[in-house]
Amino acid sequence: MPLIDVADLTKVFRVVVRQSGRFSALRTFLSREYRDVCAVDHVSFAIEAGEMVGYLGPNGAGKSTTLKMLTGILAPTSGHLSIDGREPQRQRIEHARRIGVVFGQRTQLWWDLPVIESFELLRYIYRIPLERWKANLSTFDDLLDLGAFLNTPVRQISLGQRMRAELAAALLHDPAILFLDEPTIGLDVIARERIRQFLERINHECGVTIILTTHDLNDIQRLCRRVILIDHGRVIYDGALETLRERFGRWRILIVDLERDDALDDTLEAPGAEVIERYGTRFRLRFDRSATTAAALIAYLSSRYPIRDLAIEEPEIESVIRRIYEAPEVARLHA
Ligand SMILES: Nc1ncnc2c1ncn2[C@@H]1O[C@H](COP(=O)(O)OP(=O)(O)OP(=O)(O)O)[C@@H](O)[C@H]1O
Repeated sequence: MPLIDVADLTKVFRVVVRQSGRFSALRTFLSREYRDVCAVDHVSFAIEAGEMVGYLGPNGAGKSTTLKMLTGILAPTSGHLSIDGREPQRQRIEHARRIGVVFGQRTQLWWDLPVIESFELLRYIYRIPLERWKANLSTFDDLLDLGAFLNTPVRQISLGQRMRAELAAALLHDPAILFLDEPTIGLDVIARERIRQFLERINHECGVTIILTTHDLNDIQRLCRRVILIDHGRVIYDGALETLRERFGRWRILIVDLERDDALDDTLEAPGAEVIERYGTRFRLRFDRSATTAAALIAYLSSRYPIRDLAIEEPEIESVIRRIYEAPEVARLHA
């Protein structure tokens, strides 16, 4: 049985329809018309122990709502949810002992207390044996360099330091699963990298299963072999990041530098490719790799134009994903 087993998970929010026009607030209050918003719509997936999975989607896709159900904060409207053999909402306390949670936008630390005191409170809350707590703290200190700000109140530390403290706080009680919602949001490049290295280690070396949502696709490229994409509350892709690239990354970019542009009347002609940008003698051509090959294109171009240099670009995963969401066939990809 998978560690996390989700079948037809659905969450419907009932929201009040706001009236517009004069006295709208009063009319909204009196009429109480409701509308249902299906934030998570029959989502199913299974995650094995030790996996690190990226849970992606555009704004409002239903990522946070799914995570809230997985962590036991929200009750599902319908569907089946089992984590480590438990139902998160119904067995909240036992469930909380097995999971760690970091919501990048919120803190689980006590704002006015020095960081170390939050860690001590967590020791009592989770009843972590003292020796275990000390050992974990020392490991996290090595990996996250917490020493410099352990005695500083949370409100005075930087965002990067806070995220490091949040991660340590979420893991002090040795959870089997870590849920992360935007763990690198707002951080600079160095701070992001440090968090990524840490997540890699606790996944590889400690076997912690990790599910993370992020808007930073570098996080995903670096950390997750598997991604689940959701849109309008529904899973539209679940599989390897590489396959996602293959399946959606049809386009390639060929950059062509000509010796001089006097050989050209107007634009570069290349069957199966289109010029998408031009700066003087440099052209960016886009081609569909299912329609032609880079070799054929290069052979054609070099027989006609004085070429100085050529380069092929892989499409960025960002643009791959953007295209997924723009594609009309998205609904048909429902996996
Ligand atoms: N408590 C709530 N009451 C009513 N509607 C809600 C509530 N929480 C979320 N929604 C709606 O459910 C949908 C999914 O929201 P959710 O926050 O899960 O998306 P998300 O993928 O996490 O988005 P983002 O990336 O912007 O955080 C949205 O339409 C949102 O407006």
